[in-house]
Amino acid sequence: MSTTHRQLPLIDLSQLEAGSPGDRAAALQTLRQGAREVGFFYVGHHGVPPELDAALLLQARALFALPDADKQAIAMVHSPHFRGYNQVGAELTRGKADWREQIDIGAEREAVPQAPGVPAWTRLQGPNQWPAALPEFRPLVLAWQDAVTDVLLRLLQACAEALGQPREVFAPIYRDQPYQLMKLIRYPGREQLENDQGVGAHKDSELLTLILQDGVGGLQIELDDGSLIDAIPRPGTYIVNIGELLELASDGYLKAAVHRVSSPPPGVERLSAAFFLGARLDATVPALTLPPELAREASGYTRDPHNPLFHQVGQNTLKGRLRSHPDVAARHYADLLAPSQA
Ligand SMILES: O=C(O)CCC(=O)C(=O)O
Ligand SMILES: [Fe+2]
Repeated sequence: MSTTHRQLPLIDLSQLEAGSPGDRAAALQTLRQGAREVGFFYVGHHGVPPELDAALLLQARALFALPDADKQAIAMVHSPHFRGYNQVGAELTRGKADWREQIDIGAEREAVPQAPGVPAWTRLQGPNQWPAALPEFRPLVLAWQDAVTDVLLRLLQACAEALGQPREVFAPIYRDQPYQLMKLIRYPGREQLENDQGVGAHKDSELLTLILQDGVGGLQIELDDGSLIDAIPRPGTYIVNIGELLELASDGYLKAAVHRVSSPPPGVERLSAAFFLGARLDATVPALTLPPELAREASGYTRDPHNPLFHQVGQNTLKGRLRSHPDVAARHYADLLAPSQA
């Protein structure tokens, strides 16, 4: 039976992990239902100190306040690994410009040497671009990335349990080298009559996404009936949502929901940090065998000819990055885009 949702469900991570058996079972049921019917939920009592979140948003504010030349020095177009700064309007969602500026930061790893026959998605791995003027930015961002990776890996184990699987069922596809990507984002205010696309309607491609937002709001989630729920800010919580790889693994039992952000009004800005946890780029997403009572309710994952899903993680990830950043694609992936490729 589906429930009518007017707000996102709240998962208490401490109950989920260390509550009494009854409380644990209740939290797991909320997770199963929230991840299935809405695809988004709040996560409270996650254990990350509020000071770390606040410090991250302060660094984000400092970054966006830098002179334009400093931001352009680390523009994403310089990076074959899709890391760095994008000014307002540079990123596309479903072909339309998003009204946000942002920096993309991934796991800090060495680039993979390229040679004929090495898959193109190996170019996603590599170093980040860091703002020279902000010495505290890098250590703080990497500390926050570690802290929220831990939260998401714990939630992933709980998702496995909610799917009737061993808690470690996903470990082989993320172990040692999960794909990690975060974006620090600033949505400037604007008149919304004509176009309020902060970021356009989309699904996230990875396993799980975690969002830290300030108090402004604007994130909206589409339900199956087409109505929208506002993810109103709830201090002390993160928002977590299911990505396409989990929808794929569960044959559509868990739902990667469509979501968007509307621009704040003129004179207001919104800051957020979105962290995407994926699987190893060289992994293949397993098709899980669900217990019969869950399998009956798995509707199959969404097959969209404009957004084909690949079980091979690197291929799936590169597809999304090329579509969102045509300037990076043209400069660093022209070999893939050339018609003579066929
Ligand atoms: O800023 C937000 O709240 C969400 C951003 C988002 O959905 C994304 O970058 O994929
Ligand atoms: Fe998203």
